[in-house]
Amino acid sequence: MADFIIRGARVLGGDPSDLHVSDGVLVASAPDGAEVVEADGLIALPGLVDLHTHLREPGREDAETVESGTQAAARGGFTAVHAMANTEPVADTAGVVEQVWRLGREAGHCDVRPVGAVTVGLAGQQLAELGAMADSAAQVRVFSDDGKCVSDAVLMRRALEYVKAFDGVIAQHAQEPRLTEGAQMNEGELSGRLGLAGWPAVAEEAIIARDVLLAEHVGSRLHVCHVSTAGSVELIRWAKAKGVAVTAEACPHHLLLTDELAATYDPIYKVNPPLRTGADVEALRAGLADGTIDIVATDHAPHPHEDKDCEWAAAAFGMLGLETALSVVQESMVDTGLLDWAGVADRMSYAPARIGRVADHGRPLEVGQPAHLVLYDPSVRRTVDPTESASLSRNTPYAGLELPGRVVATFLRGRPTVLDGKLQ
Ligand SMILES: NC(=O)N[C@@H](CC(=O)O)C(=O)O
Ligand SMILES: [Zn+2]
Ligand SMILES: [Zn+2]
Repeated sequence: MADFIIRGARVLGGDPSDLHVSDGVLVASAPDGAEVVEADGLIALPGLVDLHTHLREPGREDAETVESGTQAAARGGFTAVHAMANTEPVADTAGVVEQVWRLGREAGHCDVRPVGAVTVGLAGQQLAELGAMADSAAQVRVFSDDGKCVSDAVLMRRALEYVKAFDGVIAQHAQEPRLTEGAQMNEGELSGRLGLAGWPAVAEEAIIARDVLLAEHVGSRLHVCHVSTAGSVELIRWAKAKGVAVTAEACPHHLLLTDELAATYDPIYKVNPPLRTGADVEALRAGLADGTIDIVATDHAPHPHEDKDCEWAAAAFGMLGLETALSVVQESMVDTGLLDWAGVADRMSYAPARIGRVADHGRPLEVGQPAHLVLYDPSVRRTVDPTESASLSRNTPYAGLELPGRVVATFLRGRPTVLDGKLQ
């Protein structure tokens, strides 16, 4: 395995120093002959960890594969991603999660931790084999019916109880189904004007309120996916103050974009939960800054062009996120003064690894730790070009938009997966 001296990197945005890498680990001094990587002016962060990625394999390899999705992850600075269970077949058995885990190992661009479905076929009727998925080679710790809400309170309670045995967590897609039938965009004055059916904030908040109470009742861990409203932030703040073991994520698009984009009727902006108001964006940013929202997760949701290039109501929900996440976080959180780079390391590496119980990721950049890291240039600006993406899909909402920053290099266990901005 190659050895590296990463010269003059600003670790977590601090003063320039050298990082030495040997045999996949950070060491005090790399052996003679180590390759020098000039990192003048670059920020070094621990390898990013995504708790919410859709890789689409098995079943929708036209939209993304484990290979292409993990290439996009590496290009975004990620060294580990959690692959959501809403594949075809659904990842609701030890067999499917092991298949996804193995594909990730073979691809080798970043570590893949499969998420297991909570219910068989995401149908919300009976619990999937959670224990078998936990005990499998994939060592599943995060369970989610993402794409659908575990809306049955009894099933949700049982799932929360069940995962306690192996320190698992239920990641809830908080969407009250009856309140969101046919929903297309954020419910408000604008949805009325545009004639698009509304997805009210209360449909998210009602499930979060119920679930934090359930998590408290059974003493289990709850994680809330893609929090999108100011009211949800308030509920999570309240639950944490009470000592409930709840964690939460915000997605880059909810930190930057608002529902006003729906006025274009361009389905590139159609996502679940929907883009919300400017006041919601402000509340999410404040919640992420003060730790009420624990992490940023991408909800990278690739869709082929035929599922997006159609009228709004017929289009699929979801947008790409892996390759632009760090830039959007810089724009919305760092350049606004809300979070420093140490805070970014926490929200995008340490905390997601902790929630997902990924033992060898999300570690500080210290001697003896695995060499998972990203070198990032915050000083450049670039216009997002979807054709440059490693993803098989092109549905980025940032196309043509200028964003700050660029991932220069990503190291996975001391091996560059990206160098000079290029996949290795
Ligand atoms: N976020 C989305 O709009 N879509 C996701 C599902 C989900 O995250 O709920 C997808 O799988 O496409
Ligand atoms: Zn979801
Ligand atoms: Zn999702």
